Amino acid sequence: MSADLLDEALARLAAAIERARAAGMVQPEAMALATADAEGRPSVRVVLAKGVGRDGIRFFTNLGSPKARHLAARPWAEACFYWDPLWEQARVAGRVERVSEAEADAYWASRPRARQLGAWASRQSEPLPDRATLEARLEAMAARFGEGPVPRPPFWSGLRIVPERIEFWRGDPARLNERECYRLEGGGWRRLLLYP
Ligand SMILES: Cc1cc2nc3c(=O)[nH]c(=O)nc-3n(C[C@H](O)[C@H](O)[C@H](O)COP(=O)(O)O)c2cc1C
Repeated sequence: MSADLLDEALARLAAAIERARAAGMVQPEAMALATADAEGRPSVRVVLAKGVGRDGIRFFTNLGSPKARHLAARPWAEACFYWDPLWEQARVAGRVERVSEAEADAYWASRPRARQLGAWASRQSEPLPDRATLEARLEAMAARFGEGPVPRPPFWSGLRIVPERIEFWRGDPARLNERECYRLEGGGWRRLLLYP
């Protein structure tokens, strides 16, 4: 089947995010991202989807974080969106790849300076002795970069989930919830309904 089905699924995903925003959600691009460690133990946390394209759903993070280390060792993830005002869910699963350096630089440049400094100051998910330590690190970074541009840290970049499966769920008052799945099979995309 045609790759047009992938475009269709991505367009549905992007449209759902915008419908959820229009319905009042503040961060409809928030998605729960599941990864597994080297022993196969799962962990899940919310990240923000920053761009939905044929080559993947992107998010940006600290490359030393547990999630990034999981993905370096086991490059598969599933992300799940739930839009409460819409009573809809979408899941995207696939292989995870790094975005290009140019793309990471471009997104970094779009971030407010305070967040850039915050990324430098954070040793994401490592134990923090107290808040003052973080504030001192932030001040040290502000002093280090002065008035000039803040370069992207070597430990910060973007990852993209290259979709192999995209599933949409829509709640139904009679519990006959609608589920539609787009999946890559033998090099082609298929669309099928699933029992709720
Ligand atoms: C709404 C929301 C958005 C978030 N967005 C991101 C994000 O885009 N990137 C990120 O690294 N962490 C983000 N976080 C923090 C993560 O949920 C998590 O605490 C952090 O990345 C550490 O995860 P890890 O220890 O599993 O690597 C977000 C949290 C929330 C609640």
